[in-house]
Amino acid sequence: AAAVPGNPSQVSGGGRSSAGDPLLENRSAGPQSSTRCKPGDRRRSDQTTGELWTELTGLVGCPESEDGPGGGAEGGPAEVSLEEALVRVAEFLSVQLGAEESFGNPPDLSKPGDVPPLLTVTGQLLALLAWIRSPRGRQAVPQGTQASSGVQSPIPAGTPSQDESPSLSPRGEAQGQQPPQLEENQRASQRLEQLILGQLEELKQQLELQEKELGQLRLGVGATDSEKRVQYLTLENKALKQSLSLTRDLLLHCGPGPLSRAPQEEAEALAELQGRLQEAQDTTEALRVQLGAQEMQLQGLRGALQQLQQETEQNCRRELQQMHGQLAGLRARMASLRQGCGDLRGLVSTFTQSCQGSLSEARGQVSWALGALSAGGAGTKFQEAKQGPLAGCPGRLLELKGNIRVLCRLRPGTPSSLVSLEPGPGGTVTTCYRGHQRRFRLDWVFPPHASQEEVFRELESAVLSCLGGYSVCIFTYGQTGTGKTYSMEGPPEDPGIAPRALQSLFREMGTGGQHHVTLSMVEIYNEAVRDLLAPGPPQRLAVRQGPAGQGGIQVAGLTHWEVPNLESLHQMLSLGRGNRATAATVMNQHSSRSHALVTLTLRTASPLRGPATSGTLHLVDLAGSERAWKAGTAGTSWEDRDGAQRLREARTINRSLLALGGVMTALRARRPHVPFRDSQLTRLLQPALGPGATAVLLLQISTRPEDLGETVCSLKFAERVGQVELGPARPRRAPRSGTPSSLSTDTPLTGTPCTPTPSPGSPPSPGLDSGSSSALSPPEELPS
Ligand SMILES: Nc1ncnc2c1ncn2[C@@H]1O[C@H](COP(=O)(O)OP(=O)(O)OP(=O)(O)O)[C@@H](O)[C@H]1O
Repeated sequence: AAAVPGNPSQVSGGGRSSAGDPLLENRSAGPQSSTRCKPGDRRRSDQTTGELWTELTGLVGCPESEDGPGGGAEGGPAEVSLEEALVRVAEFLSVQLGAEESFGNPPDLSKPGDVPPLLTVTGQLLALLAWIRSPRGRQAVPQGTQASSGVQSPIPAGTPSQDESPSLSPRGEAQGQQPPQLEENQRASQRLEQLILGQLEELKQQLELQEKELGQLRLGVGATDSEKRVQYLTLENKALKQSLSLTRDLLLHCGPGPLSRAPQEEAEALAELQGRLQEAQDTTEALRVQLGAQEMQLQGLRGALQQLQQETEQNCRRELQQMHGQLAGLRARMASLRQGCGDLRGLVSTFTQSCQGSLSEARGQVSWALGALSAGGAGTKFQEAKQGPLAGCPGRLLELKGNIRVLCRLRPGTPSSLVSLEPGPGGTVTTCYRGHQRRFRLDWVFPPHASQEEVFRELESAVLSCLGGYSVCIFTYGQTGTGKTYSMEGPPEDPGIAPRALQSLFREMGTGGQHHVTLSMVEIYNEAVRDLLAPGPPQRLAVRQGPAGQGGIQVAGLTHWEVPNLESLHQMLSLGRGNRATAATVMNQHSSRSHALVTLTLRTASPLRGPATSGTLHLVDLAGSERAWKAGTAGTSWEDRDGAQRLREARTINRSLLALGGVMTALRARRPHVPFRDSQLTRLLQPALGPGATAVLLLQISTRPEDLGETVCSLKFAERVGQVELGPARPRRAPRSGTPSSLSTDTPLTGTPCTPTPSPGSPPSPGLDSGSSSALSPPEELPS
């Protein structure tokens, strides 16, 4: 139970109660117990701190007497030994410590920083007492304390010897008990020595621990923990230093003389330890500074890393955007290259076709010149020379004008400020629809007051080119009620394109040469192809692709009428027109509910004008595009059969016109696939819109404000058509034999062979089997 200075955990056992301390107990039982200030005053455990303090202060000036307790001068202070005084002080401190603990929270002795200084001092006192009772202590203390007068004035180091100073204990008792006392002192001395050695060992261990801690700090243990640890070690070092300082002071104070060698060594060791501690503290401080610097460096590195990450991220994003932009640019470039490639292909194709056409024409002219020469006679030559190029002229003119042309005719009516125009060739129509102004340029714009003759004059050259073997298609397109039929057919008193064209053709044919004219007329009603000139009621005909290698399409059972003269032709047209499906709608009292196609095949043979040619003229009167509600069909219930019929018609008409728009778009874009098969109309028009053909679109528009939407749509369609290129127009030679051409210039459409010419005024015989080749005579073979 010996207290260990500097180790509060060990001191605490003795500090809490002195009852268990053998040294204190020995004090009352041993010979020293007789040297009391108050003899026989045995210590009671229930003594208070106040009583102990009073008792302790009573020792002041109490001299040590050889007569034992109470043997001092009467009235004067009693004598007391240093040992006794120290015992009292230790007792007082112990009780004081206990009192403090009972008032407050007991200190956590596992934490060196929490060890109260009182406890440390108590431990130091107990250690001193143990040393005093040791043989060396007993040798030293009497010598050191003899000159002292009690505890009041401690004896400094190097005080006079034992003989010169009064002894703290009776000499007789000390001499009488010398042998056992000496032995006991030696043991105590050894214990004290071991004690101090243990303390030193412990200090060393603590120092090693600190060094380990410092090592860990050097290895970069967390900054916060390290700081705490440093603080803790600093406090512990301070406590240890205080403890050692106290011990050294006591030892130096109480144990001077020749036997003070051990304390000196201890002091040296202590100094050394202090030096080490100082060194460790310096190292710790240096490490702390280093740690701070490293932390700052780390912080800086973190900031730099973050900045680097942000920069990298931004760079990546920027590069990605650039890549996207480049990719988009490349895509656009690729698309434009593709388009350019398509344009080039088209140009090459156009050039090739143009060359072929020119070559063919040159051959014809050479052939004609040779024929003229062989016929002999200057007068004849002159006459034929005058007639020769007739058929070629309109064709050449047509080629110069372009193989697809768009003309626009405005229906007469109330003028509107929303539609304005610049009439004439290359004229424009400007619309203002829903706040957007748009200008459409067309090949020719006819004002509302333009006459039928004016319109036809612009088309006449194209019509006459058929006599030179060209394939020409004239079709009227526009909203319902805008005058398509009026322009194409016209009233008897003011005929339209078709009658004037036929008249012009027959007039031209009448000038000379051999001509063979056949006529066919079909309508497409609700996607059904019907022969308008068939004997008997119109029947639905099948449209199919022609044999491989011949191209084109075929309409099985279609009748082709031979037309001997203009009068017969008019009769036949009138007959076909009468068979056409019309109905009254809100927009038009005689609205055409079908598309009508009139095909005139003109085979010409003249030995003086070159090889025989086979031209075709298609006159197409399209049904009007219409909105269902405008056509008076919207909201029609199914009970109203007529209304339902109009609705169905309107749908199929619009669908087929949409298909025609798709074909035009594909032709304009020079797509490899043109959707001719999307409707019966486009199937039948395929030959008329094929390479080498000539097409003229007559667009009919209304100027009424309520029709403005339809007008803009129609103009957009016309604009698309105007951008289509069909390749250069070229004439076609007549086939040596076979059926007459119909709807197709490259491959004749093999329908029903031509019938005998019906007598003027009489419709085709109902009993005539149009599908039977025996009932119809094949056309005459023309000389090439
Ligand atoms: N330029 C014009 N001069 C005089 N009258 C015209 C003119 N254009 C059209 N009309 C008249 O307008 C009416 C409708 O014309 P038309 O039947 O030709 O139109 P449409 O476009 O063929 O109609 P739908 O598509 O319904 O058949 C007719 O009565 C016609 O006489």
